[in-house]
Amino acid sequence: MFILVNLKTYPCDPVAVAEAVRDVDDGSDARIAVAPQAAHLERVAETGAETWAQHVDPIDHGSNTGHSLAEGVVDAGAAGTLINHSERRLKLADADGAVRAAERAGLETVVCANNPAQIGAAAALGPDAVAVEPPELIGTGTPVSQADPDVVEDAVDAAANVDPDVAVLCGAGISTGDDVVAAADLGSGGVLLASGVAKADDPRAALEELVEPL
Ligand SMILES: O=C[C@H](O)COP(=O)(O)O
Repeated sequence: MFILVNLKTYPCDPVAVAEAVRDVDDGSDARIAVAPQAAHLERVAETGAETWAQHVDPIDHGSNTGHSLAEGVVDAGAAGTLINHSERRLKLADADGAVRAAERAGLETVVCANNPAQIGAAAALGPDAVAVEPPELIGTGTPVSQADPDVVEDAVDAAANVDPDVAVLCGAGISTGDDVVAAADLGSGGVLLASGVAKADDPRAALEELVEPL
């Protein structure tokens, strides 16, 4: 299972979380990566943890003030990027452009979508993976695998209908090892989570608990 920990803009210590991600990843069968704020990418990548950007823009080198260039996040140490997160939504044409920019720079891609109907469109952009996240469950602590398991199963089917090679992650409310196992049982190849680790009193313990049943 791929566990992608998005730190959003939570006031956690990104380097301490990244060190925990690195160590728990080393000691488990799971693949764990961390997506810090852009300003923290370099310090996080220096820990040796697999580091992802939270967003890249559909741009190339040039006159793009305030944008996030895919090559720039690679220079900072990122190996992959989220695209079209529910909190950083893009028009379809811009999501397509962001996937192309990420490919150009050599970044792995996860395109997010709110529901199974959008997952088909996300998968058609040709990313490495898609992630289904019902926005109303984000940050609630109620896992999508429990609140609405059909969302995960339907997303897996929708992606497979477009391209069986596109992996499907699920996210929103995931915070325990049981949640990760439930996601896997529904056909998900990984989970996208944030508050369960970034807002935990002890992020390292939260990560250890996530992978314990795997
Ligand atoms: O990127 C992560 C998702 O938005 C899920 O957030 P959450 O784990 O806090 O529900």
